[in-house]
Amino acid sequence: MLEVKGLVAGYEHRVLIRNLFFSVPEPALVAIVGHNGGGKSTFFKILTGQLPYQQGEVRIQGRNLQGLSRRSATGLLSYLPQKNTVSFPIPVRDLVVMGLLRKKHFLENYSATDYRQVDALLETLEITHLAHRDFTQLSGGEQQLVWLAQLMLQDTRLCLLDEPTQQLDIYHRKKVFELIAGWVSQQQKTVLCITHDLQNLYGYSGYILNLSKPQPHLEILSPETIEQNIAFLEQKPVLSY
Ligand SMILES: Nc1ncnc2c1ncn2[C@@H]1O[C@H](COP(=O)(O)OP(=O)(O)OP(=O)(O)O)[C@@H](O)[C@H]1O
Repeated sequence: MLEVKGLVAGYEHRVLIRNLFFSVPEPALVAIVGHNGGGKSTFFKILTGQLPYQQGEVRIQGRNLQGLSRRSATGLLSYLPQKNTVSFPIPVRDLVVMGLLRKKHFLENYSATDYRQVDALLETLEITHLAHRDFTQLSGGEQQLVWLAQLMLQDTRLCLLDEPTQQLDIYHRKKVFELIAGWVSQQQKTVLCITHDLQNLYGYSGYILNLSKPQPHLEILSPETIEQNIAFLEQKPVLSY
């Protein structure tokens, strides 16, 4: 469902992604790892149509990304960026329900059924107590859980998460990885998750894609591949200037 063939991409004269080839079987969890500045978020910018690529081909559910407008790409995947801000006060429930926006007609209001879905997700994420709080006054970790609820509501087959646990405490990191693994095994989602939390990957099925390796490819998640990638990432990065 996600196929990347010979992808070359970067900024101006700096190539960050060199000749990337992989194909993700569906459903799957793919942990995307690598050193800071290695091009992980850049890869997501390509998948979301925010950044053009120089060479290669990317296909999502058989559709070539190059020919898709950003708008039509929106229904194919959901995306949780590393930083996401809201500049106006809004109750958590009203922010989460916006995950249904693309399924709504112009000016169509959200229904009681929509809000029931929101409440169920808040419960899954154990943040029911935040439902009526102003989102802008929440802590960074609380905000991150709210964005995850909104993303789940979008209900797309492919989900891109850019460091979804970066501001979470140890309990919630574990919880979010369990939840993501559940989306894959129970809801047949394919989740690409950028993370530096390799320790949290033990026990899950899926793949690791290490964009800092000279020839990144999908490695099957296992205690051995996790350890090998941790050892790799403990080494000083080779900068590609
Ligand atoms: N718009 C831009 N123009 C030029 N260079 C950029 C731009 N955006 C990002 N970069 C550079 O591209 C490199 C890769 O950035 P990217 O955000 O993809 O890294 P990352 O692997 O996600 O890192 P981290 O783990 O720190 O989040 C960085 O060196 C960054 O400074």
